[in-house]
Amino acid sequence: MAAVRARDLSVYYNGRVALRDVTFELGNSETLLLLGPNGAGKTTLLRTIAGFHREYSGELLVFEKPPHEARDLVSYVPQSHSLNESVPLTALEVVAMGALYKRGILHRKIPEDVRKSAFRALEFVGLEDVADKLFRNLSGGQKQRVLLARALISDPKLLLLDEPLSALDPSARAEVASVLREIKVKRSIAMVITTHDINPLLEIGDEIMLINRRMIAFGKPDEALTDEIIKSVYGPMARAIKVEDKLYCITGDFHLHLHGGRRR
Ligand SMILES: Nc1ncnc2c1ncn2[C@@H]1O[C@H](COP(=O)(O)OP(=O)(O)OP(=O)(O)O)[C@@H](O)[C@H]1O
Repeated sequence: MAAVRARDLSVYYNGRVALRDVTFELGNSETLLLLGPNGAGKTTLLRTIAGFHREYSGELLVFEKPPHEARDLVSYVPQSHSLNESVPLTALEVVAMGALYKRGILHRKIPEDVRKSAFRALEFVGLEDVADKLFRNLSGGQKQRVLLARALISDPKLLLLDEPLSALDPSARAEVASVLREIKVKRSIAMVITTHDINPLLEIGDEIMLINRRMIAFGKPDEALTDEIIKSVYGPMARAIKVEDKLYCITGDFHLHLHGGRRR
């Protein structure tokens, strides 16, 4: 069963098309890296798959159901987290919220089973030591890992991540990318990840999609990141260069670096 299946999908805001011609299928343990310039429609596509935005035409199925009926199987981590940091929540409490929201209740005291699951989720992202620290006092990389733990606690089959590496310094990016690799290897769930910085994520990308208000390309990295395609999205100065067995994509504002010879 495919995690996501889209055919001739177009997405609208108030009747105006924001994204069109999206056709792809994502297997249930595959990772899709979603690329495109600012305003291309990446967040729009992610929120539509999550079932939050329902103004679309064409076919869109998540585990063979309309997205809003598959929400229990999906966790979505938005680009900038919406936690109110003036509320003094610990890292463990933030993770526990992921389970309590799904149960539709917010307890004053966290039930013991949820506390244990939250701790295990924090262990998974390597942050059990900060379980009792205040979320707002954590570093940017730690916060992002806590949010990944919160997304994982409900045992989703599809994880949707909007720019999980943005606004992080290079070492924090590497930490978060390493957790994403762990998720891929150990959880074998489907993931859709939007990113401006593809370098740290290339290893886990089974499929690449380039969009710019419409789908430009979808396929294995070697197929989707060609010189012609990169130029059509990022302009004539952008290039894909192959040096020995490695592909480099230069897009002006950032570089894509693809390790060759690692495909299945
Ligand atoms: N709530 C909304 N109402 C109307 N138009 C919107 C809304 N959200 C996004 N759009 C429009 O849809 C288009 C795609 O926006 P979207 O945020 O999905 O792009 P993006 O690729 O995620 O951009 P960025 O990389 O800057 O985050 C843009 O033209 C944007 O202005």
